[in-house]
Amino acid sequence: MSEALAIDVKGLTKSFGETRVVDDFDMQVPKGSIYGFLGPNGSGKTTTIRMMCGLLKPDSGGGTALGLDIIEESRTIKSRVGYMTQRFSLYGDLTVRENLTFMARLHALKNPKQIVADTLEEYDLGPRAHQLADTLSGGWKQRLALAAASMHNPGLLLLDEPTAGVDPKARRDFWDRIRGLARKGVTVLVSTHYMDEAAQCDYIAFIAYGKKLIDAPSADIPERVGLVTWRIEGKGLQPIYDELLNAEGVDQIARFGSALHVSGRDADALERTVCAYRGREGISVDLAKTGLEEAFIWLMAGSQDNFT
Ligand SMILES: Nc1ncnc2c1ncn2[C@@H]1O[C@H](COP(=O)(O)OP(=O)(O)OP(=O)(O)O)[C@@H](O)[C@H]1O
Repeated sequence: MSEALAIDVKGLTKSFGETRVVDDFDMQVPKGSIYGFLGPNGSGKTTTIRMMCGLLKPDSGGGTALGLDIIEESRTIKSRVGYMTQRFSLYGDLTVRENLTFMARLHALKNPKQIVADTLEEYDLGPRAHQLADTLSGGWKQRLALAAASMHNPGLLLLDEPTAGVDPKARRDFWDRIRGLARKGVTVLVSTHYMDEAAQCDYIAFIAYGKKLIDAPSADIPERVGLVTWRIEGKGLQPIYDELLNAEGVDQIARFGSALHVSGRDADALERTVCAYRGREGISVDLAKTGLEEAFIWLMAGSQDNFT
């Protein structure tokens, strides 16, 4: 196994009852990277991540996480994983300090008092140390959850839709901290449905029904999907939208404020179709860069067509 890999697994397979939820899954995750997992609900993202980190035993396949065997050495891996679930999983009727002290004891940290003090300072939680966790705002709850998940210096951090329901500033602060942890060598695995979270990831794996459809640096995803996108902007776009729905070369239309992003794989046919609207009063038609959002709408629609 390469020293540079935090996770190196092959052939992971898992069924629950008769249903195969993860099928022959290979993955390599570079150390210190932020890796996003996207895909439809129930497509096996959480199950895959849990297997890769020794939290769940695969039916077949195997590999290493942090250089340790995910089956034979799962206990040791678990002690080096920080897990932040979508639901606030700390104790609402304990204070911020009590929650951190509890986690420090759970991880049997040496010198817990000092570590709690350091964590309160690092996460700017000092002024709220005596506040009950339940009374914190959403953003502060997320910050406390991240502090609790990372106070034992995990090598791997698992985040499940970490900023769902959190305001934009708190999201930005949160992701600044995550990037700081990654710079220190922590490998971060994020399961998400949110495009702004996906855009923060260095790499993205798109999973549909237990199979990996795409696994690439996030900047390369739009190109990999092979869509060309045009932007049509102006007032009164609804009739144009309706006409484009079944027009030649158009595979997908997405609304972005007062614009339509019209995408397709046949670049020439699409250009002929959209350029017919050039010159209409108040309407502009320009070639645009296909973004992550269009790429995922496309992947999501394709995976549902193929698997449902
Ligand atoms: N312990 C379990 N026992 C039985 N079925 C399970 C168990 N864990 C997960 N499943 C099922 O496996 C499938 C995949 O679940 P998983 O949570 O891995 O998907 P996901 O992609 O993370 O979904 P979501 O985006 O909704 O969080 C789902 O159909 C789920 O109901």
